[in-house]
Amino acid sequence: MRMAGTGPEPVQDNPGTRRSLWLAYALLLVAGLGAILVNLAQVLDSKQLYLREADKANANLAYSIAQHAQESIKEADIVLSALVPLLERGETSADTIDQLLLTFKQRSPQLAGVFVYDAEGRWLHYTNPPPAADANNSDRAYFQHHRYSVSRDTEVNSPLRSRSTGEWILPVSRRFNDKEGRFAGVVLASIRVDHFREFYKHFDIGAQGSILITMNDGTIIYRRPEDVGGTGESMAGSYMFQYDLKRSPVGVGGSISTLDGVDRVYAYRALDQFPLVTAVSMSRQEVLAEWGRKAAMVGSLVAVLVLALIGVGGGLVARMRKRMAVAQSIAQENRELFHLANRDSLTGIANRRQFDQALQVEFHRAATVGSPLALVMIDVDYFKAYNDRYGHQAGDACLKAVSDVLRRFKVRAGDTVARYGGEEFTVLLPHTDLAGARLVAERIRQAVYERGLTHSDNPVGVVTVSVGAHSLVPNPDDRPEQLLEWADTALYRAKSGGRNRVCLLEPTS
Ligand SMILES: Nc1nc2c(ncn2[C@@H]2O[C@H](COP(=O)(O)OP(=O)(O)OP(=O)(O)O)[C@@H](O)[C@H]2O)c(=O)[nH]1
Repeated sequence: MRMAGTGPEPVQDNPGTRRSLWLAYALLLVAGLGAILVNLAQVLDSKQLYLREADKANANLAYSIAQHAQESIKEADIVLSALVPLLERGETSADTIDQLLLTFKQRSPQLAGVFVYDAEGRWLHYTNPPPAADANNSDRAYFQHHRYSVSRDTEVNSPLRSRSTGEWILPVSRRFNDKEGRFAGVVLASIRVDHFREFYKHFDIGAQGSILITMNDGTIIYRRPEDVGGTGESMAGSYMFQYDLKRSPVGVGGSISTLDGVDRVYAYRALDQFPLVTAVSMSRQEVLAEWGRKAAMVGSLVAVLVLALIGVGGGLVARMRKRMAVAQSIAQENRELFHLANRDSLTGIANRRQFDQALQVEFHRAATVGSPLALVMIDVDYFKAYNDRYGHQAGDACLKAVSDVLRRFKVRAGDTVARYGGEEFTVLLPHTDLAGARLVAERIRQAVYERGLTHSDNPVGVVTVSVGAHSLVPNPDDRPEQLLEWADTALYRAKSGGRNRVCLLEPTS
């Protein structure tokens, strides 16, 4: 049997509301994470942009200093090309050649000097006086090369200290022959290493950047800055010489310098016509300094936005939760009120008020669909005597026991069991005809009897009930009270018929 009316549904069990809350949390999480990820992607992208820009700037500068070096060597070579035929023909006077050498030197300020050595290395002609009367340059590498190589090509050798001025020079030289084609000596135009220093100082490469020109074996001609890697030192062990140049004569790269330990991005270029390499680099830290500042700024802005999002969103969700909690407690109060208003406080089953409502509803439903509605009325026998003998509290316990019997008496969903008043109970049975009502009534009477509650003033020795029942198919004009009256009359007959029995009123019409 159903206890009539179960009251409002609890809010917390509403899966839709719980889903909305989870959705709100998920949206907050996705929005926050999304903002962070998009920002991260942009920040990383802009880092690559800064590095690419640095590569471009380095490559352009490496190209331009390579051009400069090439032009400087070519200019020296023009001097050599002019001198070699004159020396080989042997028709020009020594004075004229001396004069020519001076003119060449004056016209090309990058030249430290111009020199002619004979087949033994002795100084024949020179723009700068020899360090000693018997000066001899046959020990120089360029001299050795020309003496043993028949090639008449221009030779650029590793930088060395000038014997005439003591400064660092880059030797550019050629061999000349005698009329029989034998080695007759060497012409040398030496380029001042300072020439490169003066040119390179104009470029802005940051505080830790570097500009470099080397021989292709890694011997440094000039490096800016000059704190490490001086002229003549080798950087053959650097990443650029070990790997980059072996792969390609032109390129960009990044590595930690073997000279000063600074992490740099660089561009390099091997010269087309001479065995030289130029390279320009910038410190990675300096290249990325501005990016770092911007990234930190954008990052903090995003952090503030995400925090605001979490703050506002979290606040909204918290308000949602609060509202749900309020709704929940209201629902709880409603349930309690419903309970108070509709439940009998002693037995916990439906009270008279709820029974009356159920009767109205079921009566009209039965009238509408034309189905039978039965009412069973139960009254405890000799209950006054029970109270008198065992006391009022025992009487209450007896009523609870009877209601327990009725409560456990499952008949059908939709039935209503109620305390009608005092020691009187009712059971309303929709869709139940007279035969069904009789069956239920008899079972109830039997169950109470079998419960076996001692009652000395009852002739059978235990608590019993008298039951009156009636069933009808209501007409739309009938009143619910009629069913009550008939059931009550039947109950009266059961009482007057000797109690502990069931009585039904047969339909009068
Ligand atoms: N303990 C207790 N007694 C109640 C309660 N409600 C009604 N009563 C008592 O139930 C008794 C009903 O007595 P009567 O109407 O004379 O009927 P009866 O003694 O049962 O006799 P019959 O019904 O004719 O068998 C009265 O003494 C009421 O005081 C209740 O909630 N608790």
